[in-house]
Amino acid sequence: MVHFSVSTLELLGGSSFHRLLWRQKYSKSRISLSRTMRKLGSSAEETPYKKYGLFSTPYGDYFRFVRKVLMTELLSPRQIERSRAVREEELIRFLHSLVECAEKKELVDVGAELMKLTSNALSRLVVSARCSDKGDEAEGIRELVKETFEVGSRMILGDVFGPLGKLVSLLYTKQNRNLHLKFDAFLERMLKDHEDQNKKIQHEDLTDMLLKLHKDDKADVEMTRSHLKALMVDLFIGGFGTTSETILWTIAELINHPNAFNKLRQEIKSVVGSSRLVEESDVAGLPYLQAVVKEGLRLYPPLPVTTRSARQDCKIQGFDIPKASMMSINLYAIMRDPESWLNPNEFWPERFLVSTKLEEEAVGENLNLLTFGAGRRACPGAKLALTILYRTVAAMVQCFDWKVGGDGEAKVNMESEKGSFLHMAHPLICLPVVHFNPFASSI
Ligand code: HEM
Repeated sequence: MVHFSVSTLELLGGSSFHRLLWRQKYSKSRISLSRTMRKLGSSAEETPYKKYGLFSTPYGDYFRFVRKVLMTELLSPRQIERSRAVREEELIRFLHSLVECAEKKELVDVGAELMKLTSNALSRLVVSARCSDKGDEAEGIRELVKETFEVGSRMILGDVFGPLGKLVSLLYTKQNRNLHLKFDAFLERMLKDHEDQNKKIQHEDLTDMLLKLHKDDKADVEMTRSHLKALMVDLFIGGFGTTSETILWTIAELINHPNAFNKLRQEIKSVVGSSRLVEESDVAGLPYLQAVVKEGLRLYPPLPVTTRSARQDCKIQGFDIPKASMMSINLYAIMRDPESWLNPNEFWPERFLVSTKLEEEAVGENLNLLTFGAGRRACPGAKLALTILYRTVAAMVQCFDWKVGGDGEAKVNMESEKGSFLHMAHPLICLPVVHFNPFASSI
């Protein structure tokens, strides 16, 4: 453990720290932790939404209400099922464009294509508009999310490094405010489109659902327009880059491990056959696919660090933690801790095919796999993200071989960028070679 400042602690690794997060969910732990991103929270005061966003809202009535709305409505299994057709269309577009590149022998920036896929799928879910091509209604949102990540990254560093961080944060306050104003203009346009009865939105999307809450006099908490916008921002920020980045790292590891790649392809072939594209409903019968995706999530958590603050004085792992101390929890280190994982830095999906005692204890949830966080502040988008992750990885392996470097035999450089988010340092540029063309008769 490293003590950075009076109010900020960093828990490096902490092999048993994950138990604390889980205990909050499964028992009435006397230790009460809340998540606050103090710098983001304080700069959020200057934004149009103050602190209504879930990321910066402290534990309390509003948090519980919004969390319930997300888990039981907006991101519920029923809603995920209802949006299956949107994901299907976007995956087909993605595969079409890859098949075209393969036929023209054009190199592909895999990360950029994945970002288009996941951001379009999510943007359509939230506002029924695509965002990646010129002329798309939600064009511009991806740039806003990217900028927010860049600014947020510096703000979070600000939290960890105490006074020096305060200086860093100050430098970016103006940029942060401008960013939120740009976001506001976009969200206002989307809300107006949804309220305009003449603009026909085909299916009920998450913005329609939020607007219903806004108009509901009997809702437990009054949802103002600012509350709605804050939640829309959370959905965009939470979902855009995280999902695509995880697929990218997983595919890169598969390219570097041809045995695992071929084993997965073989599993898909034995379950799906050779005449149709893998579907979301196939995933339950593909245990190796599930293990591969979990291994990608373990090694490359896109948000490697999360934060909590102590709601009262407490003791953690023998250390006295004063009330209001900010703690950063290093999910990355926990998931590579040699005390919990055999050969922790190795890509070895088979580890997830062996059930461990810890898994049994957690009733099917792997205690050590913390990519989506844990406890009452765990990621509410995990189920949606996993649905996209499984299907996309499966389709990329079923349909293409991925050639890297001039001779097509090079290994992917797995170096990561320095910063608060786990990005690949070098773009993954590949030549896709068609193995199975799902559009063979329609192209
Ligand atoms: C691979 C994809 C994703 C990863 C790895 C991921 C990871 C995380 C992590 C680590 C947290 C913090 C958890 C904690 O502190 O315990 C979080 C929170 C959150 N995520 Fe995700 N996420 C992903 C996808 C999504 C998606 C698709 C959405 C929504 C569409 C989403 C929305 C959120 C929100 C709103 C929170 C804040 C929850 C709270 O404070 O209570 N995430 N996510």
